Amino acid sequence: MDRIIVKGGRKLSGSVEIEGAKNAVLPILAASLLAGEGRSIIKNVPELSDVNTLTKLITRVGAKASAEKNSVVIDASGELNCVAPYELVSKMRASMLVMGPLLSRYGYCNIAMPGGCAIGSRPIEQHIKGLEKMGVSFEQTAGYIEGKIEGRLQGTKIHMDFPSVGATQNLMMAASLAEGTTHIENAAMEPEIVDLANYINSMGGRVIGAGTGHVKIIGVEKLHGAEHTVIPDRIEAGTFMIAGAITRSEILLKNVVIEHLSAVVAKLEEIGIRFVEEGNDVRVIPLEDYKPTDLKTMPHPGFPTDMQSQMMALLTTIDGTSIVTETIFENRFMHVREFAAMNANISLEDNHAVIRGGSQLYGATVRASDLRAGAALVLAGLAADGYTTVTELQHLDRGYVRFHEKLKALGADIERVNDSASDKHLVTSE
Ligand SMILES: CC(=O)N[C@H]1[C@@H](OP(=O)(O)OP(=O)(O)OC[C@H]2O[C@@H](n3ccc(=O)[nH]c3=O)[C@H](O)[C@@H]2O)O[C@H](CO)[C@@H](O)[C@@H]1O
Ligand SMILES: C=C(OP(=O)(O)O)C(=O)O
Repeated sequence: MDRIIVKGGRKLSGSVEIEGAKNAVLPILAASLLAGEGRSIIKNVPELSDVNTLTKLITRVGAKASAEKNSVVIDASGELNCVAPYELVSKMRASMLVMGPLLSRYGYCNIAMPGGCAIGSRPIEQHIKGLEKMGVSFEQTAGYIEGKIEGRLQGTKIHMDFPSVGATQNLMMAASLAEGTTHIENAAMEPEIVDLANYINSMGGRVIGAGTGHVKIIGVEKLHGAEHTVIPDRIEAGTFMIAGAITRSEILLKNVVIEHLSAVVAKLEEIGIRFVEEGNDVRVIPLEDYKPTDLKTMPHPGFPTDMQSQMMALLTTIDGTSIVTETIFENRFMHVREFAAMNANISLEDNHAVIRGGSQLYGATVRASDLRAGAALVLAGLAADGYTTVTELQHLDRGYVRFHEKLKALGADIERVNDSASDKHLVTSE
C-alpha cells in the first residue's frame, strides 16, 4: 500500500491547476445512459479512481465508453442490461446514480445495495420514495434492490424531507424521460446539480430551476448524446486554499469558480485570508494574524461537509477555541483522533468538535479514514514539526488527482512511496 510522507514547515509558492469536479462528473457519466442515440463527449474529466469505477459500471450495464486524457466518450445507444453489481456499487455510493437513468429509459433496474461507509450510514429512502411517487415498484432481495414500472415513469410533485444531493440528481435524471412534468421541492442546490441540469438540457432535456430549491423537469420522449465540459472542483480548490492558509503562503489557484466556494471563502476571510480574483484564477493571500472561528456544515450554499476536515486541520494551528459542528453525516469526525496523534487538542461532544488550537502539531503516522480526512491529514502534515506519514491512500485517490505532486510543485517537502520501496532518502531536504 502507498503512503504519503510529508515534512512540515516549508512555505508554498506558485500556482496549481484545479481539475474538473468529481462530484459533478459522476452524475454526468450516469446521465449519459439516458441517451438513446448519439455519443456524449464529457470534457474536463479528472483522472480519479471514482471516475474509473463509474466508467466500468456504465460499460457493465451495456454502454460503450472510452477514456482519453481528461475526456470520456460514451455511446449508450445500444441495448442496456440494467444490473449494477455489488463489486462496483460497494466501491462507490455514487453508483446508485445509474438508478434514475435506467428506470427512466428502460423501466427496470437491479442495483446492489450500497450500504454505509466510514462517514455515515448513507440511506437512500429519499431516492426510493421519489421514484415510487413516479410509479416505480421496488423489491429488495439478497443485497439488491429491484425497481420496475410498466411503461414510462409519470411526472409528479415530490417534496423531499431533506435536500439530498444524490436523490435530487437521481430524480432529475428519472424525470427527464418521464411522461409529464415533475416538480422536486426542497431540492438540493449544489453547483453539481446545476452542472447535471445543463448536461441533461444539452442532451435535449428540459430541466428548469436547478440551483434553486424547486426544480421542474418537463419529460421528453428521448435524449441524445451531447458534449459537456465539467465544472471545476470546488472541494479540490478549497483544499488548496487551505494548503496556502495553513503554511501561511501566497499561492494561485487556476480554474476556479469562486462563487461555488462562497461559504468556504467567507470562513477563511473571517480567519484572516484574503482572496483576489484574477479572471478564472484566485490568489490566496494569508494576512498576519489568524483568528479562530466556529462553523457548521450545511447543504449548499452553507459550509460544505466535504471541506470540514480540511478546515479543522487549519483551525488546529490557530490560537484560541473554534467549534466545528457536522450536521450532514453522523460519523464524519474520524480524522479527530488522527489529528490528536499529531498533538492537536480536540474534544468531541455529539456532533461538535471543540478545537483548542495553537499548540505545535507534530508529525505522526496517521490513517486516512475517508477521502477528505486523507487530504486534511496531509494539510496538517504541511504545518507539523517533523515527518507525517498518511496511510490508506485509496480513499484520497477517489477524489484528488496527483495530490502530492501538486503540493510538491508548490514547494512542499512531500513524497508518495510504496511500502515495498526503500524508506531511505524519501524526503529530500532539511
Ligand atoms: C447535503 C450534502 O451536503 N450532501 C453531500 C453528500 O451528498 P450525497 O448525495 O452523498 O448525500 P445526500 O446529500 O443525499 O445526503 C445528505 C444527508 O441526507 C441523508 N440522506 C440522504 C439520502 C436519503 O435518501 N436519506 C437520507 O437520510 C444522508 O444520510 C446524509 O445525512 O455527500 C457528498 C460527498 O461527501 C457531498 O458532495 C454532498 O454535498
Ligand atoms: C465523501 C465523498 O464522496 P462520496 O459521497 O462519493 O463518498 C466526498 O466527495 O467527500
